[in-house]
Amino acid sequence: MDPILEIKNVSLQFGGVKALEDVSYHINRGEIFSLIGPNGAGKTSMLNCISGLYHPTSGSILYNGQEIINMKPYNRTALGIARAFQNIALFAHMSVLDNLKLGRHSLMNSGPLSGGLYVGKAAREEIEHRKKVEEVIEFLELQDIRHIPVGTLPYGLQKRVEVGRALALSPDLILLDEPMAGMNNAEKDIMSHFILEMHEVMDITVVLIEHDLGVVMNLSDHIAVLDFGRRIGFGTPAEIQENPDVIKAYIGEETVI
Ligand SMILES: Nc1ncnc2c1ncn2[C@@H]1O[C@H](COP(=O)(O)OP(=O)(O)OP(=O)(O)O)[C@@H](O)[C@H]1O
Repeated sequence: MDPILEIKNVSLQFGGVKALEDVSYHINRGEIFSLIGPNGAGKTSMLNCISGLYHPTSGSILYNGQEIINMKPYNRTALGIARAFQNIALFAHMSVLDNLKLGRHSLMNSGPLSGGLYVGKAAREEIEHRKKVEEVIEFLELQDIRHIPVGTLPYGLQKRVEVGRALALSPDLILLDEPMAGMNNAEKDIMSHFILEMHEVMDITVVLIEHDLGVVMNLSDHIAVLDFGRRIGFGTPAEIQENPDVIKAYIGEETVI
């Protein structure tokens, strides 16, 4: 076991709502890990705690053994944690290329002023920046749409660019919040292929929130199941499929696991 992320007894409360209650699990380096659970179970809240948008009421989050619970989101990005959002967080009027370049902005050290003063350093950074963005464009097969405004693209492609924005940050750990929501089966197959490639070719650890349990069972090495903010299952897809608490939680949704 080589955990990249350890979630220890994390709780999160909004007034009277316990979004997360004493949740613990770990994610191994290089695996595809899924977080599943019925609507309102606390999945997005958990990703928000990992990326730093929410601050847990109690508990601990270790990334490569380092406590990150009090760290600002941009510092977590610099450590190698990137996030693609459920509701696409792109600039609709800007091109695919510009959105990906902007995605990397937080990693740039030389701002506009230093860019003017230290041409060499800024120029080197710009070259590195472009190289990474071109790599992502090639990897996600976005070449033909690189100059098209994101807002005019079909939804499935916008989701792919949203994943690309996170990938452009060169993460070690990528958090994907429902990257296949609203997609047809063919589009889901394409996204599944990219997720597998991220894991196999780029060696990125993937955390996936996904409602399509077929996709989850096919892709995941391990799964954690949340229900009403509590962890009710944690294990391999085969273990999760046989977990009576998980089956019970999903019967309410008329879903066959
Ligand atoms: N910012 C917030 N303020 C108040 N309550 C919140 C906030 N964010 C989440 N919650 C509550 O926390 C609980 C868990 O919500 P969360 O969005 O994490 O669930 P989820 O499993 O991602 O759901 P879904 O599958 O529908 O996206 C819900 O009761 C939700 O209303």
